[in-house]
Amino acid sequence: MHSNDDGSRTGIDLLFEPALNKGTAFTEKERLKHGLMGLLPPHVETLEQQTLRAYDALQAKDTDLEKHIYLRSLQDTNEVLFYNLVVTHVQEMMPLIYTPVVGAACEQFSEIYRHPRGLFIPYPQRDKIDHILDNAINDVVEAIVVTDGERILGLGDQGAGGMGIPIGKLSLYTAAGGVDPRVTLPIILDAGTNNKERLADPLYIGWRHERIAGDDYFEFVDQFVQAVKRKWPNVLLQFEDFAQPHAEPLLEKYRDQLCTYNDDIQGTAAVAAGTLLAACKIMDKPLKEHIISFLGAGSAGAGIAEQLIRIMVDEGLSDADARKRVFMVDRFGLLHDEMDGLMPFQQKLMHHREDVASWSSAKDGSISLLDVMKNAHPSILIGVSGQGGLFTEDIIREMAKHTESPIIFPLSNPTSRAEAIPKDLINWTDGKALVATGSPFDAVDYKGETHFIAQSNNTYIFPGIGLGILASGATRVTDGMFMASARALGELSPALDDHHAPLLPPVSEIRAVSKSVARAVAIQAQKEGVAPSTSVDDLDERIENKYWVPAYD
Ligand SMILES: O=C([O-])CC(=O)C(=O)O
Ligand SMILES: [Mg+2]
Repeated sequence: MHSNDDGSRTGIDLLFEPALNKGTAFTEKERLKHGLMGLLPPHVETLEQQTLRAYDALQAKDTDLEKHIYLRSLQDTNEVLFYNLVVTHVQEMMPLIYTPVVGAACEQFSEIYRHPRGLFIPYPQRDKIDHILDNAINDVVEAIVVTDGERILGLGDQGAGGMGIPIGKLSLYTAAGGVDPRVTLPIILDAGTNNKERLADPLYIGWRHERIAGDDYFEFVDQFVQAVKRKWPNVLLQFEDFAQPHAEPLLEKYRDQLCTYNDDIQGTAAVAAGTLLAACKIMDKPLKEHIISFLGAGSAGAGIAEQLIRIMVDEGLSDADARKRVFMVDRFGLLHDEMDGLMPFQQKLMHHREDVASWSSAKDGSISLLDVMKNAHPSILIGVSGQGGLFTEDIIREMAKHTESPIIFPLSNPTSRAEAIPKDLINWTDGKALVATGSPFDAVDYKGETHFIAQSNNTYIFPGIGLGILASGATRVTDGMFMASARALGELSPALDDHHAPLLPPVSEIRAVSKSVARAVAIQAQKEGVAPSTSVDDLDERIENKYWVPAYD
């Protein structure tokens, strides 16, 4: 390796170190000092000039996937330049590094693979996890996002290709949450895949084996978590895109053991709650007066439902009365107590079959979302089914018959999995619907009025959660911290001042939003005693000091 006496990289090795590389921005002096003479073209450039070139190069790509590949390569070459490009054009870049394009990138991860990033931990190497963690490029790691690739967005099992998600999420920790990229670490726990296409793909980069299951699976995850605790006892560990049967039990098992959360359960819940709180305020109708229906009763749906129930209880309802106002529908229909196979977290949200006995239902006794619309008259409909197109015209028209302003959130990702497209929802409800989606959609013009579509995606929450935790030194992630993040987000809704504005601030303001969320999260962490207490001024200063901006040292 080319290095100085102090061990720091020099020469060509420095140019291949994305965290340190400045490319053409190395000054004459630096070029001399670090052995770079002749390795770079002579003209010394500024970060702004480099960013212009990178932006032009990006525009020359024909497809979004090619743009994604270009951005990922830039990230693996020069992180400061990558982040400067992303934050300069955040609205344009986010869909390329995150949903929806990251979905395609995960599906084709093996085909588009270029450089290693983060850590791959395959099941056969489960006894060497300590050693693998020692190989992480950075000694100091403060935030990890881990997936096992089993439920990538609404795209199902992508095996090791799921690695695209931790990389994308952590890019937003930095681009939105200002977390120094050098303390972040994406990890894939490769427990195999049951995706036949991937297993049959000669280019598949993962462990070619069907998924391990049951105790073996939970032991594998435990070996990983314990190794993480040994190596980085104070790290923030975010679980992402685990399948429903694992997500909830893992969260319950580890939430009191280390600083950890599940973004699909808790982050999704917080962003949905924050968006709904804004909608309720605008309508001047508290959440407790709404009837809420869900399509999708997995961990994300249940996470949102529980969060909304907590809010209704805060507003004065009893827990039992709040639960009566929530209707969870999955592919077998409304969850009720005569259904088999409900998981414990679903049982808490089911209705009594006899309470809905008078409702029309199919021959097999199942109660559809349409039946729920006809009988319960929900004013809120949330889609977390992971399947495109399930909010059909008849369902939506039925909903609109019984409520003045239907609030409809097709939250599944990527775009192809959205339960409905905003344009249809606005049309079918004669322009009455208040719509927010999980992936980005353009505004809809209907009868001369523009309806802005908020992107109610957990990206408004998790970067701020990360920043708030790291800046405050929180050691646990509590439900209260997510509630605080939701309320902080709801307060930032531009629609509070102008009813025609979108429910959430534009993505272009994501950095300021993340700071506000971080502040609320940190204050709540202190209140609950999971972070050392300081004055709010001190906290603000810590958040500012912690906030990394792309610039060369
Ligand atoms: O990644 C996103 O866009 C939101 C999310 O967590 C998911 O859909 O799993
Ligand atoms: Mg997710």
